Amino acid sequence: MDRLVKDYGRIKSSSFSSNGDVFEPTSCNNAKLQNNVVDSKFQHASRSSAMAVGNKFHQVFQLKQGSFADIPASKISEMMKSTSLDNAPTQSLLSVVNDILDESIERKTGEIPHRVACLLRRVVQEIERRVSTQAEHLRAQNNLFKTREEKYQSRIRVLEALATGTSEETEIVMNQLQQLQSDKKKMEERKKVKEHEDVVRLMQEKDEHNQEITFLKKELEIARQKCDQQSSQMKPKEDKRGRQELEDRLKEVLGMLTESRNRVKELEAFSESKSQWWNKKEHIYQIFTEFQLGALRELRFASQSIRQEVVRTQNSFSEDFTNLGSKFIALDIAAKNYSSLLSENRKLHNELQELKGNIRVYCRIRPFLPGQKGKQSIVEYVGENGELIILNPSKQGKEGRRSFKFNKVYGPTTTQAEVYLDTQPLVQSVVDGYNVCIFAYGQTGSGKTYTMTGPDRSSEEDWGVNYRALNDLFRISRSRESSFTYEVSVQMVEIYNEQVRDLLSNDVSQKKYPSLYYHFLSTILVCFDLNLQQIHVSPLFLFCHTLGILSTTQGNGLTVPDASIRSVNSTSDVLELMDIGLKNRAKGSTALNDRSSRSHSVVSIHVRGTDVKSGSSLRGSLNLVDLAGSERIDRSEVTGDRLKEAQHINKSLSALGDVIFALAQKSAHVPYRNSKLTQVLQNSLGGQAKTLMYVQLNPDCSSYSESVSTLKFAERVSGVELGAAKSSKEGRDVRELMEQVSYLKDTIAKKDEEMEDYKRGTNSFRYDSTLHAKKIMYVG
Ligand SMILES: Nc1ncnc2c1ncn2[C@@H]1O[C@H](COP(=O)(O)OP(=O)(O)OP(=O)(O)O)[C@@H](O)[C@H]1O
Repeated sequence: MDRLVKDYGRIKSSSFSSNGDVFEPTSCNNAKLQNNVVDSKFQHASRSSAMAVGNKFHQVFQLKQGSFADIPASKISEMMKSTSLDNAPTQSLLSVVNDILDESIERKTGEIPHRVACLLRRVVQEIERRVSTQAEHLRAQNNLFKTREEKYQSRIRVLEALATGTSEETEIVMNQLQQLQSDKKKMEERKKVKEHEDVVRLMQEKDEHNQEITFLKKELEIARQKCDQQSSQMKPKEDKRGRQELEDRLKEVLGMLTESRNRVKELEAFSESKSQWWNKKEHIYQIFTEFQLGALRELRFASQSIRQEVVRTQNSFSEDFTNLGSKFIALDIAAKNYSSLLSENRKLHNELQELKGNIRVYCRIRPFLPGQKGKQSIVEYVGENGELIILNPSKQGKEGRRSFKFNKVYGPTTTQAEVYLDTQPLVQSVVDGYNVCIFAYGQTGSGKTYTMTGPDRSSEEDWGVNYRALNDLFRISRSRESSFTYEVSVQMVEIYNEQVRDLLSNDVSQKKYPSLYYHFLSTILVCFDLNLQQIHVSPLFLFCHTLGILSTTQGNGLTVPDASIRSVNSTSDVLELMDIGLKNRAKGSTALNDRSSRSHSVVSIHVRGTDVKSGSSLRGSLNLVDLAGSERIDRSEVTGDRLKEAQHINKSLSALGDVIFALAQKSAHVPYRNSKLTQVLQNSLGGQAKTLMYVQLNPDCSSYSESVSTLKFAERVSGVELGAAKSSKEGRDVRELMEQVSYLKDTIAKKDEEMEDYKRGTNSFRYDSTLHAKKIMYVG
């Protein structure tokens, strides 16, 4: 018996490891799984603490000199305390189980005291707990692996996103990829080390388990032999009971062993599956890395092709630059020739205008106004070549027809733009250094202001000649700014009752107009400097004073030098000033038109161009004249001041006709001094100056005689009539004489009637001032 116990003790001690442990303490295993660094430290600490606790545990069992049955109950309960058991090495716990079983076998009766049995159960429970904790740790490890996998997945996503980015992003991807690769390498190394450690540990554990199993088998064998021996020695009754108990215990221990083996197998299977999983991961990473490398290769290729493209573009750019250089040289030569070409062009343009005639008359027929629907028109025919036939509503057939010929006749539907088109070349002459004068002549309400300015608050489409001409001046001067700088000044003056007035004058002490209608007489002098300054124009409603007129133009080209001068640099500035001028223009109502203008409005635009290279300068001026209404005084039914106004208007219009007529006939003497109007305009009438007159016609039958009078005036000043129509002059004179005869006949008949009335005493003689005025008109 003693020998058996000794043998058993020897075998048992030889199966223990150097530190006496089979299983590491639970906390130590846990730490190992979680972190290698912490693991090693903790392992060391826990090992030393386990050793200490194990020694203490064994010290408790020093009492086992006798047996477990002899240990007092207090000692047993101390041993069963959870702190003692928790810290005890697994191998010590197994040896406790063995010792108790040994004692039980040695005791022959097979009985185990109750407290020892309790201790045995506690120890076995502890072993079970440790095995299950191991399983827990393995699960935790699995979770840890999953977390790492997710982390790598997110990195893969980031890398994928970056892979679709630009080259900079590719660089970032490259860096990340390198980082990933190094991470992966580190991880693989760590994994390998870990796997290796795990495998080694598992192998060790397996070996240990196997040794333990072998040992337990041997123990069992010995126990069985002992049992057999004892049973042969024991009485059959006792023997049977003891054997039964022992077999039960044996089964219990065998069950535990089987369970332990199963767990080992499970652990091995889990380790195997983990290893496969890691292999799969590695494979996926390899594929991903290959894909990334492929993308990198493509990027490198693309970058090379872009580099080649850049080199190609650079070459083509340098070629283009060379070509541009040669073109610039050609352009430079062209620019040098430009000014000579420009002056040549100017000369040709002027020659062309001269060929067309320096005095032109365009006739424009106003349409019927909205309230005049259904009225009969006096216009019978408008020819393309400037022919116009009008009908006398009181005469039938050929007698009632009168034909006229002008440079151009515009029908009632002609637009403002179409009218301006024929005027445009003259505006260009102004920029070329010529003087141009454009008139609008006609009876009140025939559309003079409409043609020259446009309707009130007109849109760009309705703009009259004034606005369009100014617009063109700015446009042309801007197009020439590389070779010429232009300064342009614009005047707007009003001639009323043979007095010239400047509305921008600040002299408020001047005498007022005799009529309330003429409080706001205007003269606007507008100057604009294309290069220098912008003028702010404030609307001034001023009573203006009479300005002096120089008989010869000053050096600056102004005939009214006292007028204020302002500068503008855009069409809008000029428009603003002209608006003010139009508002302030003297107006008086008559029976015919309550907007009737009773003064001549003159907008003078002075252009001074300086050659950028030579410094030589040229001057041109454009006078845009909206004449006062030319209606016959008897129709206006005016007397007193209004009659005086009408006489002044007629006188000045007559003087204008005389001047233009004299110019057209190239007379030696041109009677500029006969009116203020012709004095103001003398600079732009005659010599190289070009004159254009818009003859405005009211198509209404009731205005027939005024229309005929207007057309006759226009025909008189028309260069066309003086040239080609000269042969028909005789016939025309005869016609006029016939008209005068019939007019005188009418007058005589009227006189006869008056005389008869006088004789009868039913009527008194009245001096007919209107008739007298009429006579004056016709004689003029
Ligand atoms: N071509 C045209 N198309 C449409 N309406 C026109 C045309 N010509 C003139 N009118 C209209 O006829 C009316 C009289 O025109 P406007 O005031 O221009 O005549 P005027 O000859 O300047 O008169 P006044 O001598 O009294 O100043 C205005 O209402 C104007 O809008």
